[in-house]
Amino acid sequence: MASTTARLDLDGNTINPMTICMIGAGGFIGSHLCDKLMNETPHTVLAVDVYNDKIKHLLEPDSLPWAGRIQFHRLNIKNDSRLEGLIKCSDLTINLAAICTPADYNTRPLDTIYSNFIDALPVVKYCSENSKRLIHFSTCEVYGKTIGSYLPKDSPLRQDPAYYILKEDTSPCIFGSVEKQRWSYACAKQLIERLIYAEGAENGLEFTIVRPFNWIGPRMDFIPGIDGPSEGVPRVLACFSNNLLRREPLKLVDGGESQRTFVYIKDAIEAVLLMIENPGRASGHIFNVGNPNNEVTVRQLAEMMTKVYSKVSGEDSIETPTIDVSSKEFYGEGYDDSDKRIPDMTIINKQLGWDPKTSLWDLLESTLTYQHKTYAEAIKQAIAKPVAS
Ligand SMILES: NC(=O)c1ccc[n+]([C@@H]2O[C@H](COP(=O)([O-])OP(=O)(O)OC[C@H]3O[C@@H](n4cnc5c(N)ncnc54)[C@H](O)[C@@H]3O)[C@@H](O)[C@H]2O)c1
Ligand SMILES: O=C(O)[C@H]1O[C@H](OP(=O)(O)OP(=O)(O)OC[C@H]2O[C@@H](n3ccc(=O)[nH]c3=O)[C@H](O)[C@@H]2O)[C@H](O)[C@@H](O)[C@@H]1O
Repeated sequence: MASTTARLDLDGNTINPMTICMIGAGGFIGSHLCDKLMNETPHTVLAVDVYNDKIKHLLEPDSLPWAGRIQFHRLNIKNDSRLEGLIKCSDLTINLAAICTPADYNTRPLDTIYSNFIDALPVVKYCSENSKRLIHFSTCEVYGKTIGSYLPKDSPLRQDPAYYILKEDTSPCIFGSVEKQRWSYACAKQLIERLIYAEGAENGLEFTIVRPFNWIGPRMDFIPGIDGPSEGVPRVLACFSNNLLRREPLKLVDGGESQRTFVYIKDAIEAVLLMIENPGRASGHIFNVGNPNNEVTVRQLAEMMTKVYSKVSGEDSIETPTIDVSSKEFYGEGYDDSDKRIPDMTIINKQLGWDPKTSLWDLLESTLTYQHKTYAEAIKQAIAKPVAS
């Protein structure tokens, strides 16, 4: 519950309660941010989304301790004139709304570009025109591929951090060709970042841009056929969870050689709260938010998730825990991949003193415990049910 003693920012000043217009509040990150704001702060949230399933526990019943501090507004920001009014009556707008599942980037590139660029334009415009602060969610995908990935496979320079560590203010953005529509998302996100940055430079918009590096945890995406479409392809955590729950082999795309650093959602949300409550330190900055210590190949992730799931479910793993699939077979034409993603942490460390805490094993243990509790029974029933003819 929110404490009654004065809360102080990093410079010792009292933090005054604020009203936050959170667009995309019903999604994975939004739901965890709403939890944090309701449980630990006095701020009010105007939660905007087309869905609210992931924040239902915060909205009902009226007797909840934070009743009155969170209001849900079901609206599609593509075409709803109420958006400007909500931004105008807030102190801060946080924009999380986006199509952000890789399976969509090459198969629905137009929707992806509209969602990540065109639909975000009015949000930026209303914030700029009404002198409102904006925290915009971009992505680590704006870095694309590492410089090192273009070096010969046996080049010793590939081991030099200068060729793979991703820094907000110096790393280039390296995307594949236009035919590789995977990059439609990264490119749209990059352009909206540039627009926000330009609004800051030319019109004084007070902004912060967040580049998440694979935040994972409970409530991420959906389990196909249970709380999402049977044919849907979520991000890797939910794909692998689905396979483990159904006792199917985990599918390694193109050998599972790509590398990622995963950060626990609860660690990452701490960083966002610091940005919200320390505008003087966060404004005008672009922040990498990730955990450089949690790097694995996708194959290693699959192996670790298999072990952790066995531990939390009490079930032995299946005989063939993984199988290889080509990216064309799994995602279709136009897929491409980021080879390696390690965030440089200098800026967020200096400005906000933030560091991630949770190891990959620990975060998988709490997340897979949640997945097992939430879905194991529903999956059993779905498997037992005869398919309708
Ligand atoms: N999860 C990550 O690790 C990660 C990594 C990089 C970037 N991001 C970015 O962070 C943001 C949030 O990601 P997430 O993982 O919570 O995704 P999510 O899909 O769970 O949440 C996005 C939410 O936005 C809503 N939304 C989309 N279009 C909308 C519209 N037109 N009107 C109203 N609501 C709309 C969706 O209904 C959804 O609830 C996205 O911008 C994403 O690109 C996330
Ligand atoms: O999370 C992030 O930081 C960003 O990266 C993600 O992109 P990516 O990491 O490629 O997406 P995942 O679906 O999580 O895939 C990770 C890796 O696992 C692989 N994968 C995925 C699913 C699967 O079943 N098997 C498999 O091998 C993918 O090919 C990829 O190499 C998404 O683009 C965004 O949500 C976000 O902006």
